[in-house]
Amino acid sequence: MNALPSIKVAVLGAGGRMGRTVCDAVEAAPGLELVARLDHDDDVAGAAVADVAVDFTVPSATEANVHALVDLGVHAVVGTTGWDADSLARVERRLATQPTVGVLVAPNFALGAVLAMVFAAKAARWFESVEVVELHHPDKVDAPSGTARHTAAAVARARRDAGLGPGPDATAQSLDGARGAVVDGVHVHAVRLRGLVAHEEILLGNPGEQLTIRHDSFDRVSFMPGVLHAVRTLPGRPGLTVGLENLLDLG
Ligand SMILES: NC(=O)C1=CN([C@@H]2O[C@H](COP(=O)(O)OP(=O)(O)OC[C@H]3O[C@@H](n4cnc5c(N)ncnc54)[C@H](O)[C@@H]3O)[C@@H](O)[C@H]2O)C=CC1
Ligand SMILES: O=C(O)C1=N[C@H](C(=O)O)C[C@H](O)C1
Repeated sequence: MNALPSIKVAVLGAGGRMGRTVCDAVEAAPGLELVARLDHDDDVAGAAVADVAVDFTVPSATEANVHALVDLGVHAVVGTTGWDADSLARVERRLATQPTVGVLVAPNFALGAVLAMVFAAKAARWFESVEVVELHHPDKVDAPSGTARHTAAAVARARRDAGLGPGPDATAQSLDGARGAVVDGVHVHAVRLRGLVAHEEILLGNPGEQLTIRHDSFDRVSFMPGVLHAVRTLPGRPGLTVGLENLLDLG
């Protein structure tokens, strides 16, 4: 009996912290074959030999990479942050020219981080106050994190759907930044500290009680099961998907 052909994988940003970890994970994964390691000075066309490309590059480069991958007919699993509604809409339009190609943009591939966000969105309508704190290593170039933005957006959506307004806040006088950034009405605070990897807390408050949902990535291997699951799933899922939660059958 013939074994199924392996899925050929290219990694963009292969020299970076996440890219190196992804290359190791793909090489160790049954049914996957690492066929290209590309970084800053390489032409994205080098990914044409792959079925799926994984992009962990920089916010300023990822959208152009994804457009090039779509044009090559290569599925794209994208972990790089920096996406917004406009850049996602541009990719969706590009995908219309390649109806069999799939793109997943996911700000976090750690299963626990995705679940923390889903749980927070479920809980959000039952609390007066919700704020998000993200804590990362100080080499991170963007703030707040893509995960915190995605979490805040999901929390805000859940509160809007439940007819809730903004959380209570009597602040009338403050230093710039003291209340964090505001994403869809939800306050998001970013900590950068040597020794950290990637951490997030969603704080939910009611009179007399607090629920804290916390996730910690202590090592970049935490992202690998989600990345490998996406690489295996995406070839059967054309079009644009935003968020790994959509590939986890969470009901
Ligand atoms: N979705 C997720 O689960 C996770 C997402 N991230 C995100 O992934 C991105 C990368 O993070 P790190 O690996 O920590 O960064 P890093 O700075 O260690 O690596 C980025 C790599 O991309 C390369 N690069 C820059 N421009 C490029 C281009 N045009 N084409 C190909 N390669 C290019 C750089 O030379 C570098 O090797 C960040 O946006 C980060 O927020 C990080 C961890 C988990
Ligand atoms: O830069 C990082 O390290 C991380 N980036 C992603 C984000 O911005 O959410 C995911 C994770 O938090 C690690």
